[in-house]
Amino acid sequence: MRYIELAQLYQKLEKTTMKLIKTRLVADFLKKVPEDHLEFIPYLILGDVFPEWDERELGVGEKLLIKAVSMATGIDSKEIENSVKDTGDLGESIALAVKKRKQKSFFSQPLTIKRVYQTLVKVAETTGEGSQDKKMKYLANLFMDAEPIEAKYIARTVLGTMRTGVAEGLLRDAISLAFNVKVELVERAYMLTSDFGFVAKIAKTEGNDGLAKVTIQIGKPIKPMLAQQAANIKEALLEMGGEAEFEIKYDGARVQVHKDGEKVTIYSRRLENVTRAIPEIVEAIKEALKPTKAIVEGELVAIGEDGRPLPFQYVLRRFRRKYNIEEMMEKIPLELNLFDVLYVDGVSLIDTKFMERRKKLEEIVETNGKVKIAENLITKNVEEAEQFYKRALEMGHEGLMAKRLDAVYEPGNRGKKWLKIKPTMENLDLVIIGAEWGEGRRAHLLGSFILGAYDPETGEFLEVGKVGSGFTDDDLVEFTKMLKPLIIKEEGKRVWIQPKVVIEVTYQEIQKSPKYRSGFALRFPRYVALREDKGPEDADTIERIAQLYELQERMKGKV
Ligand SMILES: Nc1ncnc2c1ncn2[C@@H]1O[C@H](COP(=O)(O)OP(=O)(O)OP(=O)(O)O)[C@@H](O)[C@H]1O
Repeated sequence: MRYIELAQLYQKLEKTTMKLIKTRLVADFLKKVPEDHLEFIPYLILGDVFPEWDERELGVGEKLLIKAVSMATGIDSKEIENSVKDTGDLGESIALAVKKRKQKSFFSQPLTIKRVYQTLVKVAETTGEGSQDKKMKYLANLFMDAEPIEAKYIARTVLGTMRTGVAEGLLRDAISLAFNVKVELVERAYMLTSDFGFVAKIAKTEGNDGLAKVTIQIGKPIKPMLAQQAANIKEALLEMGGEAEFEIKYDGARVQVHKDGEKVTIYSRRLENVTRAIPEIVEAIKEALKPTKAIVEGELVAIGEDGRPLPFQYVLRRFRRKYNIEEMMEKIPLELNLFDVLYVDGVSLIDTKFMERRKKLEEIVETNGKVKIAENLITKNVEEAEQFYKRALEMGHEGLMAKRLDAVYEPGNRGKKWLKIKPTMENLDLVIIGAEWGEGRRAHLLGSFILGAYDPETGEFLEVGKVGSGFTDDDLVEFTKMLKPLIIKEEGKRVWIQPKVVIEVTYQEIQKSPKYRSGFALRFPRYVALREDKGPEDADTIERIAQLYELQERMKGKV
């Protein structure tokens, strides 16, 4: 299948904001795609090459991409760079360069989707010495045969800047529409495998029956079950039906561990493969997990010199580290507190009740210095649970989790079977959708940021306020560097930014607001941390803000 057909799809998607039309366009395209393309096409449609949990990365920045285009077209890199000022977008500039191409290969072949995909895979798999040069040549080869419109979208795929507004929800609906299968089954299969390629293929070849049979697989991360916040212990117990398991809520980073014989893979909260960054935990897991094959979940916590937990950002520093990992292991020791088990030796435990999963967890784990099991208390008694809560806070933890004893595991769902109890209102994780340039000595820096909450229905990010406080000068330098390449449009001091970066903010209160389309506004938001562990679609949703508003009103009633 020709790549130009995919490029035309991207173009049509860009031209409409209507979710239904986009869904129909993607569905019609999926129908035409040959079966052997289905494993990777969904990722290309999303503007990626690999699923988020795949370790491979293209490792190509703007400079290298421009060099590749220059090599393919004979146009000077500087000229391409400079033309961005006129076009406002590197993808457009590259299309222009290809249009003006001075050399066209005599043997030029039209691009196929497969060739583009396979070349991008080669680019990602080329590492080590001399790899930059090889990557450039692979890409130049594509640009030599590309039509301008193809070049534009190859460039955007390489840079990860596709702006077609196709998110997970839309892709799910499109798969359902294309292959006439139930949307709930597509959703379920995706939540269990996090692999749209696999799901699309099953949908086409085996229909509803095939989708219904999909189960978890070692090596494919499962979307994590999430929690809502309860106002207090009493409310949590009531919601759980009078009895619950309370567990310490550790303040670290959630991980999902897949053990397959000697191979251990660890995924972060957003299902990125972080195995390499934490080798001591991999070893400790091998010792601690008795079954040959298992999938377990837990919270990875950094421990300070005094033995108390450090804030979760320390764990994220460990995840980011690529070199001198040994040194980091000493500086930031980690401890894994396991709290769930989803799979043991060929058997999925997703549909097993929580109390039985917990028993199983205790059976299969032999704790050691680095791998522990979350401390728990099963009770019907409010005072007893409150004592536990107090102790958890004194020990420096975030609070407690309450879990319904008879609840099955609900991948990707933020329901009421798990509730968190903590002393403060939940911070919000929101996406930066715009910004304003600073003033005076900070005129060259972005100074305040417009925050958006996610609307999974439309894939949009709706404004809920603007944050300018809580940033150090260094933070602003970093954010300006990070956000500048994501600027879509500027108007005076105001800039519009591609929704990619998630930050955590505190606030004094959530207010109802007719001013914003979201219906809510944050009073005095303040920056807390960059949430590198979350992608835009993991950000808090409008619905969640509405729930927190209700919770806030209930908490007010209690004081
Ligand atoms: N014992 C525990 N059981 C379950 N989750 C725990 C536990 N201890 C710590 N956690 C963490 O608490 C989170 C549950 O809260 P929530 O569902 O809101 O997740 P989140 O969106 O990652 O939010 P948060 O900002 O609280 O980490 C889990 O994702 C996990 O990282």
